[in-house]
Amino acid sequence: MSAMETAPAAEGRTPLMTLAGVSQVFDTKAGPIHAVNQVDLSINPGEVLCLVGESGSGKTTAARMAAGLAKPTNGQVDFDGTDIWSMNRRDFSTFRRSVQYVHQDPYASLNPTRTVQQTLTAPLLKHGVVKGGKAAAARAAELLTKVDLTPPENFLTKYPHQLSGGQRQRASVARALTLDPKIIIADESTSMLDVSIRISVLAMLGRLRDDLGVGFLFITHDLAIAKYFGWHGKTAVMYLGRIVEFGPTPKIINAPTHPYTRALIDAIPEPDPDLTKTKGLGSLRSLEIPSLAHLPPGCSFHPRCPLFEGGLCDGVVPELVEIRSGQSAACHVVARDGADVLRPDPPAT
Ligand SMILES: Nc1ncnc2c1ncn2[C@@H]1O[C@H](COP(=O)(O)OP(=O)(O)OP(=O)(O)O)[C@@H](O)[C@H]1O
Repeated sequence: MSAMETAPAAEGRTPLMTLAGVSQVFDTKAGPIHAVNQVDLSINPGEVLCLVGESGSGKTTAARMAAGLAKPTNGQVDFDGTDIWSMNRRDFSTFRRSVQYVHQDPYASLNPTRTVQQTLTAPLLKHGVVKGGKAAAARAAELLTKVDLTPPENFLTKYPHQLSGGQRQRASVARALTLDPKIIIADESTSMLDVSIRISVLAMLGRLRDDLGVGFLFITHDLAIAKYFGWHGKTAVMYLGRIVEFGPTPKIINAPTHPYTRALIDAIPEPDPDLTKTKGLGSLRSLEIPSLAHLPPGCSFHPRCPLFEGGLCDGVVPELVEIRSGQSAACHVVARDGADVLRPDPPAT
C-alpha cells in the first residue's frame, strides 16, 4: 500500500495536493540518477506533511515538483484534483499562487535591490489582491505583523542585507503569505538559523499553521524539528529517493517501523527524553551513504541496515506496505516479522 493510499482515503477527505508515482531523473557525469523514485504523497487542506531525510535523499527535488518548479520525469502532480502539467496558463498561475515555497536561504526569495515594502506590495498589486499603493502598503504592514516583524514601520523600508537572518526569513514568509496560499512548502526554512532564533521562527510558523489553516509541506533533515512542527500531521521519511516510512508523526517518532527511521531517531543529538527513551537499536553497519549513481541492489538501505539478511534484502526493492494502522514501511524484514524487531535493546546490566 502506498503512502498516498494510506493518507487521505482513511480520513475521507479529498487531498489538496497529490504526488502520484513521481520520479525525477537527472543526467549527471556519473550517469542518470533517480533523485526521486516513484514517490506517492498527499496533503489534505490545512494538514502538515513533514518530509524527513538526510542530505541528498531527494527532499528538495520532491518539493520542487510539488511546487510546480520542476516537471516530474514520471508520475503526476495533482492540485485540487487536476494534473498541474495539463492545466491551462491561467489555472497553472492560480496553482502557483496557491502553493508558495519558502527556501532555506531567504536571499533566494528576497530581491536584494527591493525594500521589504516593495517585495511585499509587488505581488499584491500584480495579482490584484489589493487596489492602489496605499492599500498594498497597509496589507504589507499587516503581513509583517503576522510574522512578528513589529512595529512594521521599522522593517518596511529595509533592504534584505539590513535584516538579520531570522528577520530575513520572517520577511520571506511574509512574502509567501501575500497571495493567501493554501500550501506553504517550507524547505529547511529554519536550518540556517541559530537555535534560539530557529525556535522563535518555528513558533511563528506554527501560529500561522494554526491561525490561517494553511497546509504545509515541511522539509527537514531533523526528526526533532518534524516532531515539534508536525506533531498533529504526518511524516514521510525519505532515503535515496524513495519514501521508506510514512505515518502520523507521533507514531513515526514513538514507534518507528523502519530501521532507517529508528537510526535517525537514535542519531538525534539533543537530550530529548521523549526521543531518547526508546534509543537502543545497534549502530548502523556503515555510515557511508551509497551513491545514487550506483545504488545497491534490492533495498538501497541494506548496506547500512542492522536488520540486513542476505538473499532477502539485496534482491528486490521493498514496497511500502502497511505495518500498523496508517503506518507503512518499505522493509522486507519488518514486513515479514513485524515492527517488534525494532524494539530497543534491553539496557546492559
Ligand atoms: N539539477 C540537478 N542535476 C543533477 N543532480 C541533481 C540536481 N538537483 C539535485 N540533484 C541531485 O539529486 C539528489 C537529491 O538532491 P536533493 O537536493 O533533492 O536532496 P535533499 O534531500 O533536498 O538534500 P539537501 O538537504 O542536501 O538539499 C542529490 O544527489 C543531488 O546532488
